[in-house]
Amino acid sequence: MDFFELVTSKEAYQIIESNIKLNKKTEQIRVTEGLDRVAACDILTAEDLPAFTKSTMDGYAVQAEDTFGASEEQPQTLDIIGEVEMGVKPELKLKAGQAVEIPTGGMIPDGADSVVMVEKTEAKADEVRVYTSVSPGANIVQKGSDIRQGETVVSADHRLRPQDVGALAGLGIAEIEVYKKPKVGIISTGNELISLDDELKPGQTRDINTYSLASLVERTGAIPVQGGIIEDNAETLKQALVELADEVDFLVISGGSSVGVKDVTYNVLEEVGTTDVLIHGIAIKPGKPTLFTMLDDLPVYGLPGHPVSVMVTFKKFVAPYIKHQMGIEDSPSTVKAEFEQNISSDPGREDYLRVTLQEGESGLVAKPVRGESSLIMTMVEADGLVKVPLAREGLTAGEEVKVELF
Ligand SMILES: Nc1nc2c(c(=O)[nH]1)N[C@H]1C(S)=C(S)[C@@H](COP(=O)(O)OP(=O)(O)OC[C@H]3O[C@@H](n4cnc5c(N)ncnc54)[C@H](O)[C@@H]3O)O[C@H]1N2
Ligand code: MOO
Repeated sequence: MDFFELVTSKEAYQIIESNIKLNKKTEQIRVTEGLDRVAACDILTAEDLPAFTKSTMDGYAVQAEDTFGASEEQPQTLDIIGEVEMGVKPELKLKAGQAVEIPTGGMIPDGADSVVMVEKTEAKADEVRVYTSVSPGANIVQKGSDIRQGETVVSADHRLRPQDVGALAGLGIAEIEVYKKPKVGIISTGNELISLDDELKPGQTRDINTYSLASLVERTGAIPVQGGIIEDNAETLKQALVELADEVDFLVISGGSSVGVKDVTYNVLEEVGTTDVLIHGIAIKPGKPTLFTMLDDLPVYGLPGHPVSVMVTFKKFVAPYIKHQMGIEDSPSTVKAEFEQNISSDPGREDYLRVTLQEGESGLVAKPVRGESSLIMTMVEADGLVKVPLAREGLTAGEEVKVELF
């Protein structure tokens, strides 16, 4: 007899997707906080970059025509009429036969159309000999040649990288509109659980899941909100859940999702949820006793308490939707590897194997880490997960697998 009504992971995704409302909230933030945030709209520049035409070399600003025919043997001599200072608009106006000393990044004075590198010149008092011919525009970067006023710096839905933050800041765009980070409530249930700083008594277990889940939430880019440890009591859990529900966009309960007498999560979700319990078991290993319901617009998950199961189910069934609300596609980084040994798995359940990766003779080799889903060290030792699909009864030594890296 099975107390669960197992759905496949594919069915679970369909159920979750058809119930979670995509509601990407936005907020204005300082560009300095923008790394890894996703632009909620196209961001346009009101300035040109560079904001003025500048020299890309140390040398002399000249009129190119004055240098035509100049060579090592036959230099052209020009009058130095002054010097450009960095960060200052030159008030000089250059005429034919004249040159102005200019540093890299200096503003090109009116009348000049090119720069001769200092190495190709020789200055004596207020004259400079030019030993090369330059064409108009040589060693100059034009105003707006990086980006012009009114153009798009980054498009909507783009996740900001360091270069994007630099470009926006360089254009004086101090405030940007991005998708808001969802808040994810985390409740750990279990009479046996104690907090990190409590003294461990016989029979008690230190809380792991609050901390691994909060770290996973941060990894997705969202904000963890800790609901603490709640005893295995329906009333207490209900109260904690309802309190937290008001301030979060997702709610995750760890533990109590199975069918023991003290496993109250199902009953609480059934009572509190505004839909039925929509998922009551998924055909995966680890993670079978996974629960899902909605409380109005709030997705509420009951994840299995074993420390491996809670992490795997979070990564598979919670993280992608949190990312979605932030405009981020869930694309875990993966590598291909050769599976090291034959391994069997239950048909009818999708299996997530923890594996280590080692450099082999012809590429990476994935080796399974043996051990139950109750053992957190199997995750600590592992480098990633390998999926054994529902229809397969195992993997064979030498076959190519895709490893989802942690
Ligand atoms: N008769 C059955 N028993 C179990 C089944 C089943 O199908 N039939 N499924 C097993 C599977 S698979 C899993 S996974 C667990 C999930 O159980 P619960 O979600 O009810 O989790 P708990 O019973 O609360 O805890 C299980 C285990 O994990 C420890 N735990 C829980 N929370 C934490 C935490 N925050 N930090 C560290 N460790 C935690 C807890 O102490 C237990 O040892 O059910 C199986 N049973
Ligand atoms: O889901 Mo249990 O996670 O198979 O250990």
